[in-house]
Amino acid sequence: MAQPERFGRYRVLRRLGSGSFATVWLGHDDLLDTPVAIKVLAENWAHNLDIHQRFVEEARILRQADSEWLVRVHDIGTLPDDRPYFVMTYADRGSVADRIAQGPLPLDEALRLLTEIGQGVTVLHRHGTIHRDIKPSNVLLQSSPVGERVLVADLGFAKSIDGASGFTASAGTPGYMSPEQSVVGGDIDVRADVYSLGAVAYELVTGKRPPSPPVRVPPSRLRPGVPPALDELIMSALSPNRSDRPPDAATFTSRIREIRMSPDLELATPWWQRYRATWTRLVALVATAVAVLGVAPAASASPHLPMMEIYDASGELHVRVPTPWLRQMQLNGWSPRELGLPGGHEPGLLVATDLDAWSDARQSVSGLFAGLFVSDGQSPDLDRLISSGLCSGQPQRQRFTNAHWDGELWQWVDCSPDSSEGDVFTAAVLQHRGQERTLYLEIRQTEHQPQTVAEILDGLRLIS
Ligand SMILES: Nc1ncnc2c1ncn2[C@@H]1O[C@H](COP(=O)(O)OP(=O)(O)OP(=O)(O)O)[C@@H](O)[C@H]1O
Repeated sequence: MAQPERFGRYRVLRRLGSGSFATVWLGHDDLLDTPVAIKVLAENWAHNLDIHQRFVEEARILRQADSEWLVRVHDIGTLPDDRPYFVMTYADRGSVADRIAQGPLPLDEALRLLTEIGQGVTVLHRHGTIHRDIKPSNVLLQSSPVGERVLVADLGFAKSIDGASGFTASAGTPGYMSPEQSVVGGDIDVRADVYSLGAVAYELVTGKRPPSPPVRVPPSRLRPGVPPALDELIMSALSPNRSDRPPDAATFTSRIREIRMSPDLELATPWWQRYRATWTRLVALVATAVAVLGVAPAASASPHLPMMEIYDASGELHVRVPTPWLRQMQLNGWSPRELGLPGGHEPGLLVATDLDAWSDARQSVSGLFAGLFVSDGQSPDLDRLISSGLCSGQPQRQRFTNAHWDGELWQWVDCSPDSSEGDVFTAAVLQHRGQERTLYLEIRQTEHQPQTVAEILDGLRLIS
């Protein structure tokens, strides 16, 4: 199909892709000055009344459900040749299928995505709708001020719960489709979507689509370290007998949430292991000289970076961070046990210009990690926590005190990978003055900006 200039008042920029029944275009709403995605019924289906109705029904469901976890529909229209189109949120970060194709996902990331997908499907179930085609390519990703958000999309096969039994043509995608969906005329209920959630979970965790039912190989056999509770949940969702599955998306999602918050999770959390790898490679360093950061050499005349306050998933830990570092984030907490400290899952966040680069000591990157732990009033020794071979030379050490925190900073002003120079690595252990909480902080900068470190320290808050 040649690229049209406009659909109604929306200017067409480029084609995003085509599915079985429609083509989706990236457009621009010049009046509201915002990008939009426009889904247009394919010409070859234009005269099929059933498909035509289903297309409009998809737009109606999305409009009525009107949820932050679903693609939102803003407008609907008809082209001069009578084909319908609808205008929806533009998901600028591709789909979960694209994400899986890039390689195995850290477990923490997989569980975050699953929680959000589950929330989207829960909204549909509460709206009285069964999606019937949940799969990674139908889950889109959109940038948001705190990272990204999942948008469940493509309700082309969706059915109202009331009308889902009887003579319904089979619909769905092999691998993700419940056994009952492959029976033409078989009755289905919300547990068909629970099966698909199980299949998506299986793929997110193992990188492999589950085989046809009955699935016999649990995810932990393909990915060691999957917590038993997650294994059990996924296998129960994939039960051929739907009465053995969680009863609906809400139950499935709350179980995923519990697993995500479980203190055992860090044992199987590759993002953290990957992140941790940066400084577990570091060798013990004994610092003798105490220097004052304020007189560190190479103070740069670089322009002041704009800052933005963000907070972790629990809402407790608030940090002001340079906005250019907010390109990628992990806000779901961390495990102090990785540092040999007490505690289970604790508030923590990681932001960086590139998270993969953050976990690779050879790459230059700007970013920040902040993680809380319970300190019983004792501030642990920074020497014990940080062992560094990443940076050559001695760190400058400084006591840090303000109205909220008290502790120690270490800073290496020449901590550059081979390929670059000017990188600065700062670490801190800060005891909260009001609560028995300690913060472990790492800051990596590609150029030395003492002002930025000072502003970050100044903006650290605990909100209980
Ligand atoms: N709101 C959106 N924002 C950005 N891209 C979108 C949006 N909706 C759909 N797309 C993309 O447009 C393409 C076509 O989507 P569509 O929903 O028509 O079909 P599909 O899901 O690829 O296939 P099928 O409907 O046959 O399962 C896909 O690549 C999809 O990722």
